Amino acid sequence: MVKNISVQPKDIYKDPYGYTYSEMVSVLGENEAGKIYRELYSRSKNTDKYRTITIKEIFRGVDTQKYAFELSDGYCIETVSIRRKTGTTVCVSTMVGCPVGCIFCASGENGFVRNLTPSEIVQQVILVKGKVNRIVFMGMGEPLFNYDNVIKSIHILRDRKGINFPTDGITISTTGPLPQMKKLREEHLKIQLTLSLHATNQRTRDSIMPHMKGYDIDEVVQSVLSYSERHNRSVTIAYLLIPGINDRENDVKQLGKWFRDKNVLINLLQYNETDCKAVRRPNKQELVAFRDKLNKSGLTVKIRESRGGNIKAACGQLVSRLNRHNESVVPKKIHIAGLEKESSNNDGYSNRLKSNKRPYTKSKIRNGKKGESSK
Ligand SMILES: C[S@@+](CC[C@H](N)C(=O)[O-])C[C@H]1O[C@@H](n2cnc3c(N)ncnc32)[C@H](O)[C@@H]1O
Ligand code: SF4
Repeated sequence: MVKNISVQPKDIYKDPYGYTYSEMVSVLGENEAGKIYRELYSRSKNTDKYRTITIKEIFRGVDTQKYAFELSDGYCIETVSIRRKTGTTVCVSTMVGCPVGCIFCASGENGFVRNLTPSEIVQQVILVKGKVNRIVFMGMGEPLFNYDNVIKSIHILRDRKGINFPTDGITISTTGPLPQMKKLREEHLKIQLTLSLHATNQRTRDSIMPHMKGYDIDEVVQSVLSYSERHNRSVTIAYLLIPGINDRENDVKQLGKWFRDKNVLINLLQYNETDCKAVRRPNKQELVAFRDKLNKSGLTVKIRESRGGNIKAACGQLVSRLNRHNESVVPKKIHIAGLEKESSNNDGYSNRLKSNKRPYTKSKIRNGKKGESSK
C-alpha cells in the first residue's frame, strides 16, 4: 500500500494524452513513482480516460525480460529489459504498430495503430524491474514520427526533480525522416542517435523500408552527420546485413565514402527471425567478412550482440497482437517492390480475426504477483 500520495488522480490526469509536464514531474518526484503508478491504476482501471499501462505478461529469458503491457484502450505493446553487469537497459516502444513497414520487422506488419503518449512511454521505464541505466527507443514504432511525445517523455525522464535520468544514457534509433531530423538537431538534448540506414542506394532502401521512399538517402545520411557535428558526438549507423541485397562491394565503397573520417560507428545487425521470407539471416562468417571489408576501408564497426531471441524480444520481433477489442490482428500478404512480405493494411483494424483466439494467455501477473509465462 502506498502512503502519502500527495497528488490525486483527478489532479494529475488533465491532458487526454497523458500527464502535463509539471504534473508528471511532481509524481515522479515522489521517489516511489512505480508504486504510485500501480496505485493510481488500481483506482482508475474502470475508466478509459486515464492513460495508465499495466503489465499483462512477462516473458523471461536468460538476461532479458519482455513485458507485454496493456494500454487503457485495450491495445498491447511490448517492452524489453536487458540486464547487464553495469545495470539494466530498457528498450521502449513509442507506437502501437509502426507505419514504416520495414520488410524485416514484425512491429510494422500490422501497420500503424496509434502513437503512445508521453506518460505511456515513461511508464514503461518505471514499471520495469531493476536499476535502469540506459533507455533505448528501439522498441515498436518510429520515434521521430511521434516526435512531440517522445521529446516530452525525454524531458520528463531527465528532469532533476523527477528521476533525473542522464540524457547521455538515452538513445533514439530512427529511420531518419528529414523534417524531424532537422528539428532534433536543434533541440538542446544531448541524446545518443542511431540511424537505421540498411542500404547504400535509394532503390534498395525503398524496397526494404517502404514508407521512407520520400526521403532522399543521401540527405538522410547528411542529416545524421550534421547532428553529429552540431552536438560534437559520435552517431551510430545501424546496418542490417541482408545477403544478396546490401552486402556488395558497392555497398562497402559507398559506406566508406559517406562515413570515413567521420565521428561514426557502424553497427552491423544480424537479422532476428520474423515471418519475412525475403530476408536471410547471415551467418557469423558472412558478418565478420563484411565487417573486415568495412574496417579495411577505414570504418569503425561493431557487430551488435542480439539478445532475447528465444522469447521473441530481440530487435524487430516486438508486436502488438491485440486490437482495441482484444482480437488478434492477422497479417495478410502484400507485395513490395517484388519482395514478398506478410503485412496488413495501414489502419490495423480491418484484418481482425473474429475468433476468440488470443496469442497471450490471461495475465499471470496480478496485483504485483508474477508468474512464468507459458512461452
Ligand atoms: C525495431 S527498430 C525501432 C526503432 C526505429 N523504428 C528504427 O527503425 O530505427 C530498432 C532497430 O531494430 C532493427 N530491426 C528491425 N527488425 C529487425 C530484425 N528482424 N532483426 C534485426 N534488427 C531489426 C531496426 O532496423 C532498428 O535498427
Ligand atoms: S524497423 Fe523501426 S521503422 Fe521499421 S517497421 Fe520496425 S519499428 Fe518501424
